[in-house]
Amino acid sequence: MKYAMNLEMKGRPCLVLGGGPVALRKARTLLRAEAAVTVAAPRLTEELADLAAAGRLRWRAHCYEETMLAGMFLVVCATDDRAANEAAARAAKARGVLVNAPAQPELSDFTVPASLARGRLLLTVSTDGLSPALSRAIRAQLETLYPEALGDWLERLAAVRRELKAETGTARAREAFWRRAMSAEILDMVRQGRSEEAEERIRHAAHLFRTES
Ligand SMILES: C[C@@]1(CC(=O)O)C2=NC(=C\c3[nH]c(c(CCC(=O)O)c3CC(=O)O)Cc3[nH]c(c(CC(=O)O)c3CCC(=O)O)/C=C3\N/C(=C\2)[C@@H](CCC(=O)O)[C@]3(C)CC(=O)O)/[C@H]1CCC(=O)O
Ligand SMILES: NC(=O)c1ccc[n+]([C@@H]2O[C@H](COP(=O)([O-])OP(=O)(O)OC[C@H]3O[C@@H](n4cnc5c(N)ncnc54)[C@H](O)[C@@H]3O)[C@@H](O)[C@H]2O)c1
Repeated sequence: MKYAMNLEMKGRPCLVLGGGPVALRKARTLLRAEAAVTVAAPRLTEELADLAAAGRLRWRAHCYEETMLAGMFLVVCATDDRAANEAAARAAKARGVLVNAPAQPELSDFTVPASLARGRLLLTVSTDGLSPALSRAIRAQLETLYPEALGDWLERLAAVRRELKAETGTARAREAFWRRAMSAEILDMVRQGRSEEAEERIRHAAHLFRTES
């Protein structure tokens, strides 16, 4: 069993080796987390070339060299050259650089889950490497269960939470309030696109909580 973490990646230098579809997938999620991405490969898929042209990532049009690891926080070894992936993973470990090797999990320090972002809500699925296809299928189901509106709902909740935290009660009382307030009914309302109504309900309950405590 792996240990799930949500790492702060903003501005962190990351090296992606390879320019194919797998490198693209890993580069995309790193960019979503605002990492500083360099892709090293003699050739890029069209989507990666577009990201380089738009200045979203840096492209080094060379095969892997050890000097590329200098200053990197992590490296993704996603070339189709197993020996190059292995050499990069070994050199990275010696330097304390984290390794993800999508096609050679035995070289990896971590795996990348399937993921779905709704604003700052991040849903992730992992099968401990046993079936990436299952991770993908569950992620696709989550897409239908949790619509875009969840991102906006999270921001609304965060505002109420900040207010309550600043004004009212003890941590224990707030915990009890939120466990009661976050009902399946409220979540269903949000999923039906009724976020404003759901917020009114939560705010009404918060008002009662304030006057009681
Ligand atoms: C989730 C996702 C995230 C992403 O890549 O961003 C991801 N793989 C995805 C898709 C996918 N990958 C593969 C298929 C073909 C069907 C199949 O094999 O199942 C499909 C499905 C498809 O594309 O349709 C082939 C495959 N994958 C790995 C190997 C090597 C091996 O197993 O030895 C092989 C070759 C096996 C062979 O030789 O046959 C290994 C890994 N792939 C992982 C992640 C990590 C474990 C995740 C977990 O614990 O579940 C891990 C360990 C390493 C890593 O990549 O970090 C992304 C879905 C994104 C999405 O759509 O949401
Ligand atoms: N984890 C997964 O989800 C998954 C899924 C399918 C395939 N794979 C495996 O992952 C690997 C990459 O998959 P892909 O479809 O992106 O491959 P691909 O063949 O489309 O791309 C390989 C890329 O690596 C580059 N490259 C080759 N040697 C290099 C080197 N020494 N330094 C830097 N770049 C180099 C090539 O220019 C090319 O851009 C393959 O071995 C594939 O079998 C993994």
